[in-house]
Amino acid sequence: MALLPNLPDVLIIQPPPAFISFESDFTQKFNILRAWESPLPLDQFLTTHAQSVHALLCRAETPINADVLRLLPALKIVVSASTGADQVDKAECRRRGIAVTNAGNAYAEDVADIAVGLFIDVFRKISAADWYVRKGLWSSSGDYPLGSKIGGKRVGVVGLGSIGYEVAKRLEAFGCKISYNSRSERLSLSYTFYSNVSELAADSDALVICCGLTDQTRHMINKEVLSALGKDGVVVNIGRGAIIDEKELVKCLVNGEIRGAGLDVYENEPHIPKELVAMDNVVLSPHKAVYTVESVKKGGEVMIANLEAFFSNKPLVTPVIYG
Ligand SMILES: O=CC(=O)O
Repeated sequence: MALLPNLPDVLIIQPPPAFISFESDFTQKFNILRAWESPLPLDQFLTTHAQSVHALLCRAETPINADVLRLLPALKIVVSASTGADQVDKAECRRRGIAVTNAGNAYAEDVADIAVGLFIDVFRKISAADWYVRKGLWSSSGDYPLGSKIGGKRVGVVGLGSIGYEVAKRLEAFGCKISYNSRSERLSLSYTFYSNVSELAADSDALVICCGLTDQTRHMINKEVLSALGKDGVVVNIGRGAIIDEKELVKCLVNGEIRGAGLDVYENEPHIPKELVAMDNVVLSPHKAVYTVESVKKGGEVMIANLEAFFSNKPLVTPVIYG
């Protein structure tokens, strides 16, 4: 494809999901270098464009690790399409003075809606009831087992950032009692703060994982936390799969040591442990909680705003690292 001379280059390594209308929105403003369309192997493609690429746009599934960064010596900004920018080697970006931006709050309300949906689904057995009806068990097996009331549930929100706060507001309206664990206490809010996630779990009927994946949060929801949550407890995860020790989660579910789980994210996506797929007290979603027609549009606007700010030397809109 002929390069447009007057538009700044923006590199994309993996194709954006088909539902992102990135063609006209992005291509009017930037010259998109599409690594995935090139016949060259990735490292050769990157080497070819090494001197012209100052900006890279990436999605959550594209690791921007030290090997990729090394091939891009002129890189000055990584624009992540996702809220969590854990796919980017931030330490290396800091060292090189490369700015990193994320999607800011673009998806917060929509992902919170799904967290609440998963929460209600597990306690009230909506998906399980759907299976039951579709399998024709209603007429043959009699009454369906009772679910458990939403109002009055003690909810431990893990990570009270913009997503966690939207989850808390929604579940408060259902009559739930909200507590949370976060990097720091939010003194302006009346929710009870727990600095220790096991103590939060011990005082909760459900944990809703809303934090980002960092060295500190990797496998933070481990055997000890799940045991503290107990056999009536539910885990909802819309953060990142690796925040939970998935092997331990599977064991706890198989052994009936927790009640159930609602999961949008997994440790080794798109692979899901077969035990999870077989259990009707587990509700599964394919890492799509953030996406709605509206949030995708908003996310695109945030990415474009960050790129425009970068190319016109203005302050970035949603910086994670200033560069
Ligand atoms: O998982 C999606 C995101 O972080 O936006």
